[in-house]
Amino acid sequence: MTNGSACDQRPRLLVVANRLPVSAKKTGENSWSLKMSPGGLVSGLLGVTSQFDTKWVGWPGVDVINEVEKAALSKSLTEVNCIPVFLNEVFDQYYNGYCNGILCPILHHMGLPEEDPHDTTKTFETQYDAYKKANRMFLDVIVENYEEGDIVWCHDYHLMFLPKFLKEYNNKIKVGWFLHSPFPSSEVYKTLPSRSELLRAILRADLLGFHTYDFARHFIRTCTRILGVEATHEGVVDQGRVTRVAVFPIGIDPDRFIRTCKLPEATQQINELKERFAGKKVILGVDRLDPIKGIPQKYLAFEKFLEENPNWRHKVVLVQIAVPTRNDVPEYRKLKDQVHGLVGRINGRFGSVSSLPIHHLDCSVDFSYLCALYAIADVMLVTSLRDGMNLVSYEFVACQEAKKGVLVLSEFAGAGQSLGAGALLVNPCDVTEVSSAIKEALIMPADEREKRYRVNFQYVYIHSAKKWGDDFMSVLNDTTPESEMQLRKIPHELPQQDMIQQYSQSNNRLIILGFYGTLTAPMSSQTKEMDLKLNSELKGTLRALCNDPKTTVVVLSRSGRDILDKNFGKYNMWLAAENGRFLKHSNGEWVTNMPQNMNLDWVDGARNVFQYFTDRTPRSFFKASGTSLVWNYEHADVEFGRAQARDMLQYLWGGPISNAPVDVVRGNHSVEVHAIGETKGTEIGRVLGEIVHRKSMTTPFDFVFCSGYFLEKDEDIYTFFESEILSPKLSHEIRSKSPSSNHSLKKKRKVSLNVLDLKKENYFSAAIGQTRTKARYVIHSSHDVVDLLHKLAVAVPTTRLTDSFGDTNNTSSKSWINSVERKELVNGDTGQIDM
Ligand SMILES: O=P(O)(O)OC[C@H]1O[C@H](O[C@H]2O[C@H](CO)[C@@H](O)[C@H](O)[C@H]2O)[C@H](O)[C@@H](O)[C@@H]1O
Ligand SMILES: O=c1ccn([C@@H]2O[C@H](COP(=O)(O)OP(=O)(O)O)[C@@H](O)[C@H]2O)c(=O)[nH]1
Repeated sequence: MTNGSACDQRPRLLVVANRLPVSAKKTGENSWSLKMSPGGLVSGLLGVTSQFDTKWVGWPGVDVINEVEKAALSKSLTEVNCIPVFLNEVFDQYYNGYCNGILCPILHHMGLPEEDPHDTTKTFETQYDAYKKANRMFLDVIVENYEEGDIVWCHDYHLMFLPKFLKEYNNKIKVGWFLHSPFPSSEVYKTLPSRSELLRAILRADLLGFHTYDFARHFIRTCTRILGVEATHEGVVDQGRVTRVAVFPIGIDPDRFIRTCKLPEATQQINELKERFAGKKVILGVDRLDPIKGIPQKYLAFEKFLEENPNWRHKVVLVQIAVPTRNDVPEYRKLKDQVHGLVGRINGRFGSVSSLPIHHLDCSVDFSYLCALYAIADVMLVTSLRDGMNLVSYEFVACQEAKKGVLVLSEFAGAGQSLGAGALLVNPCDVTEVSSAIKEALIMPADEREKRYRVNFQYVYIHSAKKWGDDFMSVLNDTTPESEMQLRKIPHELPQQDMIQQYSQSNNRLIILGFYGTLTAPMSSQTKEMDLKLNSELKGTLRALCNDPKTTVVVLSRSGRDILDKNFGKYNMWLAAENGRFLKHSNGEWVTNMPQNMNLDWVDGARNVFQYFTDRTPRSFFKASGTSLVWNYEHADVEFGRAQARDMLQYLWGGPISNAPVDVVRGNHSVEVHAIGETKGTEIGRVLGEIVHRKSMTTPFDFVFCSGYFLEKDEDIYTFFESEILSPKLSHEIRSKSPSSNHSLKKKRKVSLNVLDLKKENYFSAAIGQTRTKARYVIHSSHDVVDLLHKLAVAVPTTRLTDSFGDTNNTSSKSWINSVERKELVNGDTGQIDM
């Protein structure tokens, strides 16, 4: 925490946490004393790497209103590289309210406290607002102090909005976020109002760190369940953006403890304590007086131990340092009373004039004394009901070189996973188990204590705070360029004005639209069984577009013929079912290009598997069309659906589709099996050829809009159009008369005409809601599609109804034929037939 020199060349790191490593106390007019802040977050961060020029941003532990005082305190803090965020009026609702009254209990599996119906000034909503506001205040201070290239590392649940705010301010800033608390099971997290907004806000970071694999797993599962995003081995993928999620168990600076234990001050304190507790075993507890720490459970277990082991009464003492914390939160105040009650009862039952079994201290102790306590303790008792890591257990191990005492450790603390091999792990809620563990620890033979200590010490020594910080920063460094790459690939939003203008100016337009997720009603209003239904808001718009003689509308869908007939039968448009295997004009008959001898032997067997899984996965459903089967579990429990999808694939590969000519596509929430090679890209050429032929079209399409919510595989449709821009290949044969002044020489001849006259300016492809796409642009949702199609429809109002084949006589067609014929005469080319 020493001040970096002006010419410091190390990269700058802004460490942002609610609490600064030092807390200020006013000592006089404009003068302040600084004292180290309590809590494991601060201890952990103090050990962090020196490879950065680190500045700390956080709350200084006091309210300061007066500007002169603010300036004086800021100046003192600058000397220790700290930058204050004065939270003043928002502090209570932000820190006591939202952070410690709402978020903290949820994260620690303690449930959402009830809202006080009588206090309308402090509701969930007002506290949430204050929370957001406080996060903005942190942002403002960062912005004031930010220098290009700074890395920002945000800490803990107090600052869940900060990654989002930082990225909105400057997307290039590398942002990491670390959670010092546990992350709960999704079932618990789900109860939090505003759960999604908070998740999305932290997902804006480049790297998210957790203490243990379990917390990271809970987080990822919560994101997939609540947000419906994808989980990969790297982390969470939302809209093509990857947020890395990784495990970084925090540690301490062990040397600092080892060193301190050997200093004269501590040695003296150790001797005094030994003398004070001579003839007795000492059990030590060091916790903030926080409901998560399980102090009442600890006392109940100790009471049971004394009850059941009268021979130990007066031979053992429990010293509990209960560091005051969050005194303005009602739950914490209640806890204090409860704990004092228990201490009184137990001391009353088992104490004597000369000896008390429990020494309970409502205060913090100085560092040297803490080390001395750790050093003389025979047993360290940690009974957290839930704890991010619990550094106290590490600190005890670091100070036990001489004594080699026993650590009794809650299995619900993060440390339970790292120090589990050397500690006696307990379920803190099981008073009997803890009481037995106390006894086991007190009577454990020296050689076993020695062995356990070695295991623990080695872990604590290697997994230091420095290693934690270095590991996090090194992954963060690697992560950001990756995320930037992903971001670079995100296409722009569809330029609607340009598109509408091109649309109005063009003479022969082609609109190709997917059905599912494009023209369907928004998900929330779909029934759970979900037969795909055209969004009713689109009906008028679609009719207007389809009836424009200059516009050809095609719905190209994986759906079967019956579904397209049902939804689009009455519009003047083209329907391409099963990805284009079947085609019809809405008022004509279906035709197919499906090979007659196509092998569909696999279909019945696959259908049985699909039925089997549908029956066993509530709210899933499947659709079968001639050449494909799709099982959809988007309305089912996502985790269960995914597990079922994995099983389903095994069944399919092991049975009906082994060696069958099929492709299997795993969608976001679906499994699809279809005849090989059938994608939108492979079929679109044939579909267009057929349409152009049946329309006897004589002018190329000079405007194309292609949009849908397509499977990755089907995005080859966009590639198809891109390659047509580069070198047009799709052509169509028409018969035309050779112009000749000599009437008798006029005869019909075949000419090959390009179907598409595409340039960068008149081709618009847009993926819906998917940012990892081959399309040029993105449209956010199917709502936006409704809006856009409506704008197109009103941009060129139609005046007459035509049939689908009614555009052959327009003037532009004539001019196109003429220009081609002219070219032909010059080149003497009779044209090729491609289709
Ligand atoms: O700042 P306070 O509100 O007074 O609380 C102190 C800290 O408590 C929590 O600490 C956690 O961080 C430790 C280090 O990662 C971890 O070992 C422990 O299990 C956690 O409870 C809180 O998460 C911090 O933000 C507070 O500063
Ligand atoms: O009087 C005390 C007793 C303990 N601690 C420190 O508080 C931290 C507690 O961290 P832990 O991870 O165990 O739990 P937290 O309080 O952060 O939830 C440890 O580093 C202790 O050294 C302190 O600052 N003052």
